[in-house]
Amino acid sequence: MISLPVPNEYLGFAAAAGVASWLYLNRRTVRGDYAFLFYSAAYLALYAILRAFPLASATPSIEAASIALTYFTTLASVTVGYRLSPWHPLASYPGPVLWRISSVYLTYISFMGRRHLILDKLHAKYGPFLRIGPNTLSLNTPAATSVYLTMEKGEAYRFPAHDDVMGIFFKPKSKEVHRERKKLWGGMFTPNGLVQLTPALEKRTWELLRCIERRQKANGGYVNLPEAFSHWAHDFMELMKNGDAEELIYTGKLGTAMLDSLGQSPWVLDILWQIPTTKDMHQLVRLASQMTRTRVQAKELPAFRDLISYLMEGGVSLPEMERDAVIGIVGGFDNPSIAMALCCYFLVSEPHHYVKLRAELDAAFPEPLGHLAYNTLATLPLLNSTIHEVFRLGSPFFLPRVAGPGGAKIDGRYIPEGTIVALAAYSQQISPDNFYPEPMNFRPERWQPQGLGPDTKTNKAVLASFSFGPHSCPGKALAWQKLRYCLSRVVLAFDMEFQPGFDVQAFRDGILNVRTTLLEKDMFMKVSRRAGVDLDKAFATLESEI
Ligand code: HEM
Repeated sequence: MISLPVPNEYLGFAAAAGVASWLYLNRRTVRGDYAFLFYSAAYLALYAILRAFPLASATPSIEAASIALTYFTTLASVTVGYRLSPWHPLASYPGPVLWRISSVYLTYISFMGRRHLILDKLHAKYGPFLRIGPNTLSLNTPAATSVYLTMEKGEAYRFPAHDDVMGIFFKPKSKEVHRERKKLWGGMFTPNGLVQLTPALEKRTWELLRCIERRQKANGGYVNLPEAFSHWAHDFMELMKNGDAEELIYTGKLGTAMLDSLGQSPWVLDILWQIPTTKDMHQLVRLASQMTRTRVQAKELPAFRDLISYLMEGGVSLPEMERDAVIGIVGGFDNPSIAMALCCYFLVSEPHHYVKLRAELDAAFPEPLGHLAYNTLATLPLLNSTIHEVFRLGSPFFLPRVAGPGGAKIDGRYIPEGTIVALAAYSQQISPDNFYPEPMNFRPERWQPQGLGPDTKTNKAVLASFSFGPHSCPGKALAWQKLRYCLSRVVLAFDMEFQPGFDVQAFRDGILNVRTTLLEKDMFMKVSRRAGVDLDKAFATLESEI
């Protein structure tokens, strides 16, 4: 017979406490760091009691460990049992067994960057309603876009710090507070606000052309375009001139990736936030704070109204501006630079698209280095279809929301209150039901009225690149403006080809998404001035205007 280090009745009590804890914790949200502290303190208290009043059968540390083990084993068993049981509210939704047990699996898959591909395969196997966590569903149906109109952000968007600072994008205190803040941001994206931003965009884009040539020369005739675009987009940090020795962009991306993946298991993020593992996230937050303070204290104001101008006018406090700046940096600059890189990738992968786009631009702007009118850019069919198609293939976002009181119905299926749901955006954006023919291929013409022939399907309503509803991207108009302008400038000025040996498919396979897009492979290109284009003259004019 095995002799237990602790009498049966104590272990029975520990097991009962495990069941009671499950009853309390089930469907309640508890911060991971608080839970960690609570359990650590409880364990120490138990140990102290056992030292003071020994049970006499083993050492106090073994006795305490046995009681704690019994407690946690019971809690874990009941939790897992319930999650796998037919009584769980999501029991009728299919999905892989491991994923039902713990959200840690989804966290891991998210962090690896191929979540969208894995979910697509799982949807093909299990159908459009897929259980991917104890309490999470992925929905692969056009009707799921409605989730973003009616449901709110949940714990995945909670900022892990212990403060009451409201920041746009993060889980808001209330819908009203979020609406107010979004109104302030909106000022920057009105037609008048956008006009103010154009001189900086144009100047920076000319500098980009120069930067591409300079780097190409310094690098043996090839330039890593995604990096140049990234420095262009973030150039308020002077990266085109000085490079990014401090790896600010990497830090921003890693911070975003951590928020995205750990956000699927917020209790883990709560704990990791307190230890150095998340130093990249902290660094991003520090950088945003530093930049905001410098801007707020600056004696010389910028020549145009920037985000901080609108927030200050709206009476937003300094800590809240600092938090908004995190999103301004990551959302505002990271996404457009990736979109630019992907535009060039797809256009050069099948160069006839590049030729056709240039022909369209030439017809609209006979002087290739002359002024590019934004109104005209907005009407060019191929330019706009190219960007749409890049968004379709290059923005596989996973944006969770939480079903509110009373739950929701999607395609006739009931989603219980409190369930976390997300549209399977990538699957929808490559589904032949929505985009046909050749859903996996870059075919900009599908966005035009004649499409790709009589059988064309282009379901614009499922393109989720900027999301939908109250939390959709407020910067959409600015993003489009940047992309139209920069892409046109680049195509009008340069011929491009990949470095020999560039593996087109491997590059595409290495497009990862963790809310931010990461490129596993570099994309070195040879960029040459187009015949007859006098860039030196344009650069000289630029110098004289500075
Ligand atoms: C290609 C460019 C861009 C893409 C694809 C993009 C995409 C998105 C998406 C999908 C969301 C929703 C995120 C979620 O629900 O988790 C979002 C939110 C947001 N974006 Fe963008 N974005 C772009 C550019 C910009 C720009 C230029 C700005 C501003 C300078 C910006 C600012 C924001 C903000 C503040 C939010 C949070 C909105 C809220 O919480 O209500 N984005 N963006």
